Amino acid sequence: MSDLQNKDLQFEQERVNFVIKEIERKKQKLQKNTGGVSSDVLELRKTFWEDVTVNMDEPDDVIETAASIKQQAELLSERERTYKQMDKQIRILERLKFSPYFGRIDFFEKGEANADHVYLGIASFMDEHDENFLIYDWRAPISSLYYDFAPGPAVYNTLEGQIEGDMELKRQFIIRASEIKAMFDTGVTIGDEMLQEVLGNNANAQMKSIVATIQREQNQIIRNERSKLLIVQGVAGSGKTSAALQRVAYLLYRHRDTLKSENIMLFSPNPLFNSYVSTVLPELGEENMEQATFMEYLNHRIGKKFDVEDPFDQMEFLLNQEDNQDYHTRVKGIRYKASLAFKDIIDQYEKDLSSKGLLFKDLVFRGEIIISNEAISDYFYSLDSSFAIPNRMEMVKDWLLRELKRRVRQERSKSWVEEEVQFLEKEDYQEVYQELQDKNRYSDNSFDDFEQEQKFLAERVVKVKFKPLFSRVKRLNFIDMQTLYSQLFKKGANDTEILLDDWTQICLQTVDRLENDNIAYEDATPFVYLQDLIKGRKSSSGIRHIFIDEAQDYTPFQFAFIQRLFPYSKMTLLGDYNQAIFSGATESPTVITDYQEKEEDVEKIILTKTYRSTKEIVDFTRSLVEGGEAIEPFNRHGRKPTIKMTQSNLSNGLIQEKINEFLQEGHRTIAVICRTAAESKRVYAALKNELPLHLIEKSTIAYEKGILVIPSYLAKGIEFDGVILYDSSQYVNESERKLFYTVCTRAMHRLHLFATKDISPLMKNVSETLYEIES
Ligand SMILES: Nc1ncnc2c1ncn2[C@@H]1O[C@H](COP(=O)(O)OP(=O)(O)OP(=O)(O)O)[C@@H](O)[C@H]1O
Repeated sequence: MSDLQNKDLQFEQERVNFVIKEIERKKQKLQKNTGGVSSDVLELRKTFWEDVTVNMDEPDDVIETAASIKQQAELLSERERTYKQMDKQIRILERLKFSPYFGRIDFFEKGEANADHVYLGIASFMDEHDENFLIYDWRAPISSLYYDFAPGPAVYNTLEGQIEGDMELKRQFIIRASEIKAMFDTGVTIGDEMLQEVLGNNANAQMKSIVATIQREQNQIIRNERSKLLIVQGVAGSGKTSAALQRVAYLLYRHRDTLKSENIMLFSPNPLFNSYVSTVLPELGEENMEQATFMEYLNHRIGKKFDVEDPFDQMEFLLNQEDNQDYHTRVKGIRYKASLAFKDIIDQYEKDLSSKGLLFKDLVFRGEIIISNEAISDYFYSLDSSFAIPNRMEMVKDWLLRELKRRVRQERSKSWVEEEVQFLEKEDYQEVYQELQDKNRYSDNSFDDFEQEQKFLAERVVKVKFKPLFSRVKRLNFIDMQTLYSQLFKKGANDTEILLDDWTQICLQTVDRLENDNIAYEDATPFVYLQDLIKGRKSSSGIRHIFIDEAQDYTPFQFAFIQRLFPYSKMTLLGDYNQAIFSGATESPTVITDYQEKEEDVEKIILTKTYRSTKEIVDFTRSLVEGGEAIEPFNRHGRKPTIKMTQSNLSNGLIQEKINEFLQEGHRTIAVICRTAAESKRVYAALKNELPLHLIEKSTIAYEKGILVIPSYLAKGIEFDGVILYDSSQYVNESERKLFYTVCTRAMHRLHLFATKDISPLMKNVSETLYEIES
């Protein structure tokens, strides 16, 4: 290190020391205040009822009591909010104390006398007098300079307009436990020493924040404000998920007065992924957004009556059942049901149903049909047909509820009720007695009182029995959705408008499955969509921004459905068509490949640089896919992918040996990726006594560092230090190319392929210089 560099380092360390002292001072002050608020909260909770005037004598007193409780509750929740806020600030200060900032820029604004020294960290921090920023939040407008420019002329946008100037210095720091561990000045080309440092590390069981090294093109995604729909096509490892999470943090900061974490929703590919990304936002001082898999949403909407196939089981079918004679029909069905053309068919179906064809279920009470499906249908079609179906359904519901109430009154005097009254519990009698007393229904005549009591008890018995019917009607479950969806295919089988090979077969297959209360994954979205058209659905207004990760796995139909659910939300879609493993298996359309950008507020950003894997691994993986030459690796080196040919069945000893080799090289997260769940189970069973293994299944919700055995399609979105592909010879069909590419791109530092037969034909275009064959 030169003298100058030494002096710089000393200067910066002194500044770090100073800033940390300030942070500590502020933290102590805040802790003192928090203590006060915390004891306020405790005290308020303890004395809640003492400070409330409770008086229920007169109606006026009741109103006064309610007001007094409300006032006290508001005071308590205001104090609790303040406490939570202060606690959050303390946690941020603790993080800043550990690592106050990661970057510095000196910016000479046009027309100013001096350059501003801007230090960037995960949150803003001001000096003692609250006058100057000692740290700028990475999301502040001026901070974008750090991500968008190298030293030289630079501009940034503020609400007041564009600010021009010259960036004189751009410096990056790695500060840990208050000490500068590394410091890099970047020249005209944006330096990547820091990135080298970060990317060279081991994989984690949890995703990391990339705040210190966000790249310019990623910053365009993070700070995008213009588009209602932002579509990101990014190659494997280009930082799509990372950028999405940073974008959530950015939006929460930028709209902090109006947008809360519960207004943001992330659709993630599997339950495991939720835990994988769960620490990024807290690391940045923000709360996690809402997270769900699309399947969870569908299950919630379809209810428990049906057994709904999930995408993983569908994938297992596609990987295992090629010899099954229904396979090709099903594949065609999957492809068709993914399309907007099928959505149009359902839209047309709904239009037809407006004038005839809706199906209802009888309302049955004690084995007797009390309102027949025909009667419901007649009532429905007697209503003004200019009302939309859901509006008419509401009217039918009101009518049915009235009818049921009438029926309850009639039923009270029936003999079965009298019998049941005799079997009532003592508590029921007591409650009825109390009820009558409250209503002052007792007379002086004990005979009348007995009559009254019997009447009340009978009513009670009947109401309990009718309850399930009432709730069915309230939930509109008098509509026969199952047969209605099925009817589309029964009708469709004879439909000459659908010019699709095997259409009749597809229809038969679908009807057959539905009759067994089973819904295939490709039918789940169309089913819920039709249900929404018939029953009506209020859009979820609380969600203002939707993120869809692994968006290539969503069909155009599914995306149109999501858009309909959240018509007022902005959306960010992140995907990679080369990893469209589900649609790859069936050649179905996906939203990433087939979305027509018609509207002005739709923007598409393409990421071609990849950061996850070493250059050697990327050189190999990119030759697996068409157009792969456009994928740009980051200049980080490692060993070429290795392939080991084995004669017959792959021996457990060989896998064990390879895992040990990876461990010795210092890798901590190693995945043995198998093609299917069954294969994963076999490998796990064979090796679990030899090595500390974790088996990952579709229901696994969290995973730890270590050695994992995982089926191919569950490894999406995640990364490992080393990947061992169990048997690459099994990936033979073109339909598995994307799956093969996806699993190979999970490796950060080492990739090893076993091959029990020949080298996979999918590697036909991979030059032999790009891998090593191990003897
Ligand atoms: N700007 C960056 N600075 C540091 N690390 C980065 C950056 N961008 C991406 N990475 C790292 O690259 C790896 C891949 O990122 P990420 O998982 O977000 O990519 P992806 O595009 O979602 O990948 P895939 O589609 O393959 O699942 C992660 O380890 C991430 O931390």
